[in-house]
Formats: sequence, C-alpha cells, structure tokens
Amino acid sequence: MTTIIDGKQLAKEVNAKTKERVSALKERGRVPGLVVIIVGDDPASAIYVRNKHRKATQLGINSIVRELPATVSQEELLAIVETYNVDPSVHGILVQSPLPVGLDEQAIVAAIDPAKDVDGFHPLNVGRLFANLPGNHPVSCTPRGIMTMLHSLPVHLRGKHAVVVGRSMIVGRPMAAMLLNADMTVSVAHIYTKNLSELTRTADVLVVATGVAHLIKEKDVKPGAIVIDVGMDRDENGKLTGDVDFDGVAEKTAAITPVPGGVGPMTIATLMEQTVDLCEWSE
Ligand SMILES: Nc1nc(=O)c2c([nH]1)NC[C@@H]1CN(c3ccc(C(=O)N[C@@H](CCC(=O)O)C(=O)O)cc3)C=[N+]21
Repeated sequence: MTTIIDGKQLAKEVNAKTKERVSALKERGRVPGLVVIIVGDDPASAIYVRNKHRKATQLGINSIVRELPATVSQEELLAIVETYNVDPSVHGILVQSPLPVGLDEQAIVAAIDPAKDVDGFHPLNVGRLFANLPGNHPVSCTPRGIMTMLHSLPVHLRGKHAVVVGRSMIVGRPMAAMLLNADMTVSVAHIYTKNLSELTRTADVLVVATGVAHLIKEKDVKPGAIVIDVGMDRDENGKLTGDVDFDGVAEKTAAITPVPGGVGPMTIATLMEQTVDLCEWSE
C-alpha cells in the first residue's frame, strides 16, 4: 500500500500551529515580521511572493513585500537590506531568488543579519547546519519542510540509505546535511554521477531536486522506498509536473509526494514556521 504524502494537509497542520504561536506572541505584545524583497518583474517570482504574502497575512504575521526595479544597484540593495537588519519589527528577511543579472546574490545574502536569515542561506547558518552545531539557527525551508514530511511517516531514518539527486545551495546540499544529521547514510548524486539508476535503486529515501521533468522512472526506484519529489517542471502541455514519473513510480513506493500538492505547500508553511521561530529566538 502506497501513502500519498499530502503536502497541502500537512501544511495546514503546520500553519495551524504557527497561527497559535503568533497569537501567543501577540498576547505578549510581539508581532512576527517578515520582509520579502523582490527585484524585477519575473512573473513566476511574483506569484510565489504573492502566495507567501497571503499566507503570512492569514497567520497574523506582519508581511511586507518590498518591490524593487530591476535597475536597482548592488549598493542600493545592500543599503535596503541594512534598514531591515536594524529594524526591530522585522524578524525575517528573504530576498527572492533569482535576482536579475548584475546583482551579486551571494554578497546580498551575506549582508542579511544571520539572526534574520529566514531562508537559512547565510554562510554562517549553512555552516551551522553542516557542522550540526547545537542551538537554534534557521535552515533552508524546502529541506526542513521535507524533514517534517518524513517525520510524519511511521518510519525510522537512522541507518537507512538516503539518496539526494541534485546539489543546489537551496535544496540538495542542505537536504543532504539534514538527512546526515538524522543519522542516515547519505549519497548525493548530480549531473556528473555515473550509473544514477544503480544508485537511486539502493535508496530507502530518495529526494529528487534536479529540475528535469520525469528524470526518475519505475526502474530507478527500490520497492518500498520513500520518494520525495522537489521538481517544479512543465510537461509538454505546460502542466506542472515533477522530477519523478509519479504514475509509473507511485505503486512501487511505500510513500511518495505528488506535484503539485507535495513539497511546494510545505516550503511556504515552513517559511512561516521559521519566521515565528526567529521572532521567538530574538526574545
Ligand atoms: N529566496 C527564496 N526563497 C524561496 O523559498 C524560493 C525562492 N527564493 N525562489 C523560488 C523558490 C520556489 N519556491 C516555491 C514555493 C512554493 C511553491 C508552491 O507552493 N507550489 C505549489 C503549486 C504552485 C503552482 O501551482 O504553480 C505546489 O507545489 O503545490 C513552489 C515553489 C520558493 N522559492
């Protein structure tokens, strides 16, 4: 029997808890504040940012969307980040990716106060995650949401083999670190990996984040595996689909995430959860 991991339902449960935590903070006169900075007019980014703003507002988070023209300079953007770094009403700062060419994304991320780095992309927070340091620190929201999904299942992760396909700064790398911190044996595959299928077929937990539609097919999956699809691809008809051929693979798995309705909604819920974390940690 296959479990379809319902990201929308799980996101609702996370959001309900977040809303309660916001209420508790407000009783003590504190309001979590989130700033999303969006540069230029990429239509996909505009939709994501609008969704984040709507969800934050629903949960009682003070959400500010700062829209900047694609012509903004590196120096101006750094100065704007600094105004939010020193603003005590702001607990989380997110610079929507991708930035227009000409802007140095890494330098801008590094300018965010690590205590307000709600994406977990600042090198200090990346280092804390990879070193598995104790104490509170923000981490990348998509892999953190995936850990919440895995922990919702009746399985033990310790000692099992996780294969992460993709090595991006946003998903693959932090995902590998989190699975390692959960005592899994972790393999990271990428575009130069030889015999990908042989590797993925040994995965008890398979996380796929490549941007290649239907890269993973039935033959690439071990029977009874847990498959997490981070893909947000378009099929030949322009429909949203994943990096996993869901129809071919699902029956073979113990649990699998759909696209849409899987990892995406959990990313947003985790962003809200982490905004409230940052507000609480700042006390
Ligand atoms: N600094 C930064 N932080 C991010 O977290 C970040 C970013 N930049 N840039 C872009 C990616 C993408 N991302 C998504 C969030 C939610 C869905 C989501 O909710 N997807 C829905 C469907 C959406 C649809 O139908 O198009 C789903 O999978 O069910 C997708 C993608 C956050 N990102």
